[in-house]
Amino acid sequence: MVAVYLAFAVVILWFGRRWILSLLTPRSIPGIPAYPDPVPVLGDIPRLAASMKATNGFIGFMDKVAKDLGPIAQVRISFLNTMVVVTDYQSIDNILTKQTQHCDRDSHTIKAFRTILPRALISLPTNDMWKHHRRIIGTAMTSKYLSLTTPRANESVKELVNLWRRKASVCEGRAWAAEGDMESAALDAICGMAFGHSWGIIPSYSSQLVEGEYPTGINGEVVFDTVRPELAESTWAIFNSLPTTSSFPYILHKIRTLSPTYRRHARRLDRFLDAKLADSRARAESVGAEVAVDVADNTLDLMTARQLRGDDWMPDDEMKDEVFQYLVAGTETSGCTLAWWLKYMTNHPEVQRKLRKHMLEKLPEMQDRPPKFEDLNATNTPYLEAVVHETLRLSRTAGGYSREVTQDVTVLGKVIPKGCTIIIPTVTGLEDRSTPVYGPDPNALGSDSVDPDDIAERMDASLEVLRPGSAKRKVGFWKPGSGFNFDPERWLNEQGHFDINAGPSLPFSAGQRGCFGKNLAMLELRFFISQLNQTFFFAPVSDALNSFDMYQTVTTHPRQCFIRPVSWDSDL
Ligand code: HEM
Repeated sequence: MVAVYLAFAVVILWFGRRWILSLLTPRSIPGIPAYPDPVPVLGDIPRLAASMKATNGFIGFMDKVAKDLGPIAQVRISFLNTMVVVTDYQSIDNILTKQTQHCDRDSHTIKAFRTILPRALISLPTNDMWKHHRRIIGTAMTSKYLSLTTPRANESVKELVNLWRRKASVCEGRAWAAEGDMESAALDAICGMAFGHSWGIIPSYSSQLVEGEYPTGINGEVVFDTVRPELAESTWAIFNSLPTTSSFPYILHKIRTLSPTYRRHARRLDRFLDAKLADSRARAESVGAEVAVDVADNTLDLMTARQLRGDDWMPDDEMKDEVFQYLVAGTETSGCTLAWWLKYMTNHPEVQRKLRKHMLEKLPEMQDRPPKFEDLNATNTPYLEAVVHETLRLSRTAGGYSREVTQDVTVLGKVIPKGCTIIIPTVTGLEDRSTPVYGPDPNALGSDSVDPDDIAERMDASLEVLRPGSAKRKVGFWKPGSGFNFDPERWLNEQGHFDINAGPSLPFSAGQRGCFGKNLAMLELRFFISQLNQTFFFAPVSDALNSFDMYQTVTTHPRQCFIRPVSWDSDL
């Protein structure tokens, strides 16, 4: 019997040898500098793992590859498609906005998100179903609908302000960790926009606060032990089960779903969404489809009203996925960006003062009422816009994104064949690889792996392709060496007007598969930042609580986000 199995295995190996070899040694693209060189087959994997660890994970590693090898580089790792790292701004813009027939959402991202959102935009290739969904929910990102949902964002800001006032009085000048509050406030706001009311996470934290002593952490910070309400807890449990870093997302997720805890959380959310859908449908039926479409002030109401009108039908399961996608795609991203903003403010008192003065001058009404949708934009409040864009640029909430090459495509004069994955690290917004004065870093990736002279030569060769006859670049360059500084002024021209094309930054990606929720995210950021800034001065925190180290989940988080908010007239 053993002999039969052995013979069978030999036959499989013989006929499958090409396939096995292709898994071990992904294809090499001629003319594009490569790391690691030679291709890592199994024996090189520990070396590769060490490089990734040293560079703070996958995106940090891709940043390093770009830094060493220039605006186009390839990474070949056994069992993965050949990855082409592109960090030339003009080419990125071209890939995302013009080469959409050649480059689509990559299959790894689709497989990972499909585990928790089987039929939502983020986990669909650009097919008819994606277009249908996009047409239906796209309306929710228009100014009309965003303006109707603005009161929900304002409610969440107000609740956060109340919570922080109470925490500040408990802390008496000591700091506390704020990212959890920020993400919860973002989730409250996004729930309001997705299905009409917040989950009240922040009010629940407020109600749990009691007068008296709270424990102190090792660096003198106050530690609050508030717990999340059940629905929020279930949402986080599902977020955290997202297998983004696994090579076998489906299997890993299937194993997770076997746990009774996971199933309890999934059932709770499903029951909630069913109930919301039924409420929404009853509301639409009671006023009639036409009126319902017109008065919808959240995405679920909008979808059910359009379904009732009969022009845009979507099955219930797909509607539930789309609404839950708001929570998955919109919470950690917005919360984490706002957490970075808190850090920048804590370290830049001059920016806080300038922003407050700017808002008082441009919108004195804010003293008496919360801002309206049309109050906050690049024309009315340019310095606020600059602070928001600078936060998005520097925080790199999305460390990068990718595209799968579906038809051969030419980038910087090199043909990238079908089947490869293009990786776009957002480091381009910090250190533009196509800046003519940019030079190679001889210490990068370790002297044993890449010869600095070789790097210089390869970079020059890559840039050579860029220069002659290349289309005029539509965005400017950041001043060399300034990319890592927090400096909102870089977005303003001499007249003080906001200039979106001042320099490279693509926090939301671009093109048809760029961030669907960009307008909603911008609304949230403008409303949270302007109102928190008007209410609080974020006083400096001790060095022990002020590290700028980061870690990555789906987004890039600060390891420490501690705040000491005080009122503007405080003498702290
Ligand atoms: C600061 C906040 C946010 C950032 C930095 C951000 C960033 C991104 C990025 C980089 C992508 C990938 C684009 C690509 O692959 O080219 C994306 C996709 C997406 N985002 Fe956001 N996002 C944010 C907030 C939101 C919010 C509030 C929503 C709520 C609806 C949202 C919904 C989505 C969806 C649905 C997709 C997938 C679109 C598609 O595949 O067609 N995002 N986002």
